[in-house]
Amino acid sequence: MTAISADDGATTTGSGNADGSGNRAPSPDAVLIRRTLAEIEPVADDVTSYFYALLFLHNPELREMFPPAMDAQRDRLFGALLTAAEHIDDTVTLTEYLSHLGRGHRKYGTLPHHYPAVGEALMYALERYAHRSWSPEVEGAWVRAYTAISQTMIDAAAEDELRAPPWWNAEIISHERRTSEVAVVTVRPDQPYPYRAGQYASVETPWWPRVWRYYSFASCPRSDGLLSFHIKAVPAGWVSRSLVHRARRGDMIRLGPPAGSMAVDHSSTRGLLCVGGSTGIAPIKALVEDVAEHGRRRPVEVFFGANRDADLYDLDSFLDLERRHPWLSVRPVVAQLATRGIAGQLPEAVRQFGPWREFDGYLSGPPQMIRKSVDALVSSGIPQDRIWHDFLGTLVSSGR
Ligand SMILES: NC(=O)C1=CN([C@@H]2O[C@H](COP(=O)(O)OP(=O)(O)OC[C@H]3O[C@@H](n4cnc5c(N)ncnc54)[C@H](O)[C@@H]3O)[C@@H](O)[C@H]2O)C=CC1
Repeated sequence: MTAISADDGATTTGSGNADGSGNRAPSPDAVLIRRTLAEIEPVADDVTSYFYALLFLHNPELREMFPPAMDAQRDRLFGALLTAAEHIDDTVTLTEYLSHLGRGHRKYGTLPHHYPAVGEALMYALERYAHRSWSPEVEGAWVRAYTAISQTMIDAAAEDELRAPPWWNAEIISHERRTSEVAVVTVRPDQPYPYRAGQYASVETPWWPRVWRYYSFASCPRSDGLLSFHIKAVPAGWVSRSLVHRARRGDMIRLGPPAGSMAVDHSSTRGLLCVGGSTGIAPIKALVEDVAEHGRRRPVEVFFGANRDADLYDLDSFLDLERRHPWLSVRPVVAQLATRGIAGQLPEAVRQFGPWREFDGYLSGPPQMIRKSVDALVSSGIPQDRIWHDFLGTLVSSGR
C-alpha cells in the first residue's frame, strides 16, 4: 500500500514510496499531466476559484451539494482530481483511492451524469491557466486521465449502492469533556455500521451542513453497535469545535462510510508498536481492543504522546487495559514540563526503547509526528512496509 495524500477521503494508510509511482519511468500521459500541474502550481488558488465558478455557472444545480461557505471545501474536489491525475500510472493505489472517493461522494448525492460537467470545468480551468504547455496532446492526456478517474469513482459508487446506504444518521448518546478542548463522543447509528478497528469515518454535524471531517473510531466494533470518537477542538475547525463545544446528548450527526486500511494483521506473530499523539490515540485504542478480543496474544507496546500532562486525556483507560492484559505495556510521553511518564517527544522516546525488529508499527497523530516517527521506527529496525499510518491531518484543506 502506498501513500497518496490529498483530500476528501484521500487518507492514506500503509507505507512505501512517497509518490506511489514506483521507480518506473512515467508514462507519456503522466509526463504531460505533470507538466500541466507544474505550470498551474504557482496560481493554484486562482485555478481552483475559476474551476468552481465555471462549474456552478454552467451547472447551478450542483451548487447545493457543496457547503454554503466554500472556504473549507474549496480545494477538496479539485485537489483530489489533480492528485489522482498526478498518480495516474499507479493503478493499484489509484483504484483504491478513487474507489474510496467515489463511495464517499454518495453522501453528497453525486450521480454519474454529474461527472461530465466536472470534467468540462476541469479542462477549461487547466487550459486557461496552463496555456503555455497546453496542446491537443496534453488535452488528450487529461481527457484519458479524467475518463479513467471518473469511471473508477462511478463504478465504486454503483457497487457500494448495492450494500450500504450513502450515509448513516447517528444519535449522540454520550458527550464527555475530558479537557477544555477534547471530548469523547459516543453515538448510536440508526442502522448497523460495519467497520474494522483502525478505520475512520467522515462526520457531518447539523451546525455545518455539507462540511465533513474525518475521525477515527476509538473502539473496536461493539456488540451494542455504539461508536466512539475522540474530538479535539482545533482553531478554525468548524466541525471539531461544534462537536466539542456545542454538541449534546440527543443531537443527531451523519456518518459517511468507514474507510482506511490500518488494521491488525491477526495472522502475524510479531508484536505491535503503537504510537499515538494526542487524539491520534483513538484508533490505537481500537487496535488494542481488537487484539484483546480477537487476536492471538502478542506484545503490544503503546506510546501515548501529549504536549502537557493534562492532555493525556485517555491515559487512565489505557492503564486500566494494561492492568487487565499482561501483554500490553503503556508509556505516556509528555513534551513540556512532564511530571508523569517519559519527558520529551514521541519519536525520540520510541527510538530510545528500541530496537523494534520483531514489531509492526502503527502510528497516528499530527503529520510531523508521524513523519518523524516513521524515521524512528525504520532506524529501530522496522521495514517501511510494516509501518501503518493515516495522514488524517494532511488533507489538502486543513482544519477538522
Ligand atoms: N481525532 C481522531 O480521531 C484522530 C486524530 N488524528 C490526528 O491527531 C492529531 C492531533 O494533533 P494535536 O492534538 O494537534 O497534536 P499535539 O500538538 O497535541 O501533539 C501530539 C503529540 O505529537 C507530538 N508532536 C507534535 N508535533 C511534533 C513534531 N514536530 N515532532 C515530534 N513530535 C511531535 C507531541 O509531542 C505530542 O506527543 C491531529 O493531527 C489529528 O488529525 C489522527 C488520527 C485520529
